[in-house]
Amino acid sequence: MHRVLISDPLSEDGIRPLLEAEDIETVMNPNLSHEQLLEEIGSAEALIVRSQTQVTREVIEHAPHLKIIGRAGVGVDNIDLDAATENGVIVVNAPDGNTISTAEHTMAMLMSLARNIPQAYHQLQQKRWERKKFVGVELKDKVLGIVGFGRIGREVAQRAKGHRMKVIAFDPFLNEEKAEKAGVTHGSLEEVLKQADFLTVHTPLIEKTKHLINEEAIAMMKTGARILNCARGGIVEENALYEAIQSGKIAGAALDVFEEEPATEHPLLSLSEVIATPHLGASTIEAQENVATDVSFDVLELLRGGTVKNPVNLPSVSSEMMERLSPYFKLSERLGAFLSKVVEGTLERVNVYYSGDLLEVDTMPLTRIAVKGILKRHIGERVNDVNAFKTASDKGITVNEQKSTQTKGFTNLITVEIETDQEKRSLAGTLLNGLGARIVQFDQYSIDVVPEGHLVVIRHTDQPGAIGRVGSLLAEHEINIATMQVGRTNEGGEAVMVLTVDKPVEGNCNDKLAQIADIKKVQCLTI
Ligand SMILES: NC(=O)C1=CN([C@@H]2O[C@H](COP(=O)(O)OP(=O)(O)OC[C@H]3O[C@@H](n4cnc5c(N)ncnc54)[C@H](O)[C@@H]3O)[C@@H](O)[C@H]2O)C=CC1
Ligand SMILES: O=C(O)CCC(=O)C(=O)O
Repeated sequence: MHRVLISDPLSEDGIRPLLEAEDIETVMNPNLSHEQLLEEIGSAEALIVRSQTQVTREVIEHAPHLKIIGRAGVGVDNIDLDAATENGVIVVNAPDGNTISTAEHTMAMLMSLARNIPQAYHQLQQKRWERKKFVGVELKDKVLGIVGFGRIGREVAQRAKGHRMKVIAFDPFLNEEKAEKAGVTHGSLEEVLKQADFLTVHTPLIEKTKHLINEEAIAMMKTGARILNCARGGIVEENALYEAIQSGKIAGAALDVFEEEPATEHPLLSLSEVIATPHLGASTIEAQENVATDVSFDVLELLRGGTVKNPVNLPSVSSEMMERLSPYFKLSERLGAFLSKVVEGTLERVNVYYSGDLLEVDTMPLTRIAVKGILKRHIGERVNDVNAFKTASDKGITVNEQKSTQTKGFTNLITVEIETDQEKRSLAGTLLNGLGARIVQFDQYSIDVVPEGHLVVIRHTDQPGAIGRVGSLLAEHEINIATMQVGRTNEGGEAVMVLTVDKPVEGNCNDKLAQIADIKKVQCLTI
């Protein structure tokens, strides 16, 4: 039974896949204190949050069984991603489910700001019929400056164009051609700031965007311009905005988000030019159901050994690519596991070569899995797909991936090579059509071994009788040989035997094998 902890309010319809799963115990508790969260997380394999729960390093380090953190929404700034990655915890989000709701909320804020709707309503509630005080501005022909032209920024642009606004956008990934296709003008940040009558930000909150709209940026804007932030508190510097409104440089602001939330006492809320909502961008029935469903499916998939759709701390792989790569997952891990168990010395470098059909695909996920297979010998289950590269780099191991045209006659070939301070060893495997995975090369020896189960790897001198003596000794210990492969460089020279056996070769038997004449080294492994 997998335990899933949900520590923020989530749509019950959205998490139905979890609630109905027989192998999942779902604990919903949106009112946990920090101490309670530290306690509850101890037995959870998955944690699902919205934006309230702060998933800090402390929380992650209190969660020895945690495999996945699901963010039912877009922004992951409430999750310590480094700590998650270091601890091998995958973080997933729901990037698409609340796009429309947030874009619609931005438009609602834009129109309310232009027409002073919240302020006028507030006066009416006070029984004041004020008309002169609330003269607004039209949106038509005004310039909307968009900073961050991602999912939400684009949706906002479409809607603003419906109001016949002129849209100018800045995003590091936007160019003239893409802007033209979207029907907007492409500008630098400075151009956007200078031209905007309304400026709206739709970037994530990251180091580069923290206080992006600061005193200096605001100084470039038109006097009387208005600013909206429905993305993250901190993208617009709050003190600078306060001063700019006080001085009359900025005519008004619409804020859905604040640097510190909840923000009921914020000085900006005392200004009549500021309208605000308590982080409601994604708060619609539809968005909440969408994001909860999306993370629930990813959590279920991962806990059941599958792959996730929206990883944040792993590069995402398209489903088409995943289909091409997934048959090689086991082979990559087992090549790594096999080699790590026979190599001697301190690991320094891992090289993975791909050829044949694998020349055309992004093989990085396979390299990551091979590295995981190698490191598991020393680190155990703490290493996984998420932290394999980071763990290798922390341990000073260089990982290198290369494409090679040398197929050695196979339609696909993966060669894992390990360099230590003492030796360099390699193992190559392939997927044979209809027959599954095979190890086809071990160092310089050609072999044909199914990479699974209990294996005995024997280095010996190619002499008559060596194979027979090994077979007899194993029989004496009631160990049945399933397959045996022998490779040699030349007659009478260095040779290798790889046996698959029905039970592990241990202790006494292992010692006796090593004492057989012409046998140089015996290594027993299970993969
Ligand atoms: N108020 C609310 O309830 C919600 C807020 N959000 C927030 O909205 C923001 C945007 O969300 P999406 O559009 O879904 O994300 P997205 O990832 O689709 O788009 C973000 C865009 O920002 C751009 N960007 C990054 N750094 C930039 C910079 N320095 N200058 C200009 N552009 C930059 C990226 O290239 C990307 O195109 C996120 O911060 C998210 O947390 C999202 C949903 C709900
Ligand atoms: O309602 C929420 O959970 C906040 C949504 C949000 O800010 C996001 O998805 O980034």
